[in-house]
Amino acid sequence: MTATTHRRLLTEIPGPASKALQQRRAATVAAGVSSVLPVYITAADGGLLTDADGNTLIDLGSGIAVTNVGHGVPAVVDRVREQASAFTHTCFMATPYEGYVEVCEALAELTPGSFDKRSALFSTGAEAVENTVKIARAATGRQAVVVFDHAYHGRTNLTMALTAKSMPYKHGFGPFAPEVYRVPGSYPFRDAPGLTGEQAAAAAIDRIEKQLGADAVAAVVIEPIQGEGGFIAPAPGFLPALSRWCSDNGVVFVADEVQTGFCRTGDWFACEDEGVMPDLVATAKGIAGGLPLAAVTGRAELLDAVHHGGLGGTYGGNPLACAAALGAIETMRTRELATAARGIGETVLPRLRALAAETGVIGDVRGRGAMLAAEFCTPGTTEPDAELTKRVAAACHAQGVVVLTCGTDGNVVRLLPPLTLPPDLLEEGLSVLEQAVRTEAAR
Ligand SMILES: Cc1ncc(COP(=O)(O)O)c(CNCCCC(=O)O)c1O
Repeated sequence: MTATTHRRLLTEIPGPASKALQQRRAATVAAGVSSVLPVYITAADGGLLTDADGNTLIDLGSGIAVTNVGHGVPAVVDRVREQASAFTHTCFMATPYEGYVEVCEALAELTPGSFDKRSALFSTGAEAVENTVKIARAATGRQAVVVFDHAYHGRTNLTMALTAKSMPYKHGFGPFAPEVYRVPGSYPFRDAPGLTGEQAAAAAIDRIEKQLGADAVAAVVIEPIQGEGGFIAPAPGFLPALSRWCSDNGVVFVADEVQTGFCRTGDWFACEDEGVMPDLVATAKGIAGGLPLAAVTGRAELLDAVHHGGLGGTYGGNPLACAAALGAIETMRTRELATAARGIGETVLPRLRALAAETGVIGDVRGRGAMLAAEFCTPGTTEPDAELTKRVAAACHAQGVVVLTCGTDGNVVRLLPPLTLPPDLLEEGLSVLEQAVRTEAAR
């Protein structure tokens, strides 16, 4: 079913059919599973979601940075349909198939670095990040893993240990995996004024060297732009300095590009912005147009240091997901979606900056490409305003615009539109957001 080409509100959001489904959910879905909008989707097309009451919503979340190519893309859907009619699963560890190999070939070509590469495929971002740590430990013989303030890497035991924020991700789920150490990163809006990326990196490196010693460290794991922690782009120079230190000290530099990857930030991968070539890169989300696929790609000598049979999983590189990925990657190439992402940023960032100047309640506007954010603060301060953030997001939802929030302090509205979102829908969604900020800031 194809949605219309504009936002259509037939009922309040959520409408009666969604409310009825919400009641059914309460009797059968674990309360620990949350949803931003209690709206049940029946169709999606391009950047529009159709709910059970026939409302169409503008999707500025892409299912948390997954449907970068948009919804219902023929190159994805047709390949999945064809693959499904051939076979849905054989388990690559039992009897392999070409699609897995093709995805690995594409990853070798597309990820930063011209060195000899290998990949291993999984199903979720957390699995990929977990496996970067396994690979780094196997390759170096070391155990310690260094992560950063505001980091998010997943919800498994090890990735919870890597993740910074306790509630809701870690609270009550310990103990967590050992040998994980956290250091400050680079948060320009909150760091000391004028602190350069190199200085922030030097401070982190000093902490690592003093508290651990470089020769104890297997890997440094970092998001090139921190996602759930608040869409925090580090100061220029931070990532290159960190990467240089890693290569000088035999430490594996792991880029967690689960949220930043696949054209989201205006490059195929966010590390490209400063020419950083990670030893290992974890990818997921945007890779396969909505099908569950994740990967570790990196230096062949690192991945091949793992003993035979040391990497795997039943569904890793599922054939439907691989077919979807090949369709999504084809779409990113033919529609030049990295360029499209930059265009979205060029449209949105000035509007958010003007809104910040007009209302005074947005302390920082930041991001790259189509990974954009507004951090809400008490005017004139860096004091987080999570309540206002919630109200702004709720006001957008009530108007049929899906926006997501994030941030260690819950005070960041993030924009993750599909990179194929038509300009008129972007404009409509942005106008709703602007009006929501004006109205809620005035309350
Ligand atoms: C950088 C980065 N690394 C790893 C992950 C984990 O990816 P999975 O596919 O959710 O396991 C993410 C997932 N981010 C969305 C989390 C949603 C939620 O669970 O509340 C990420 O952003």
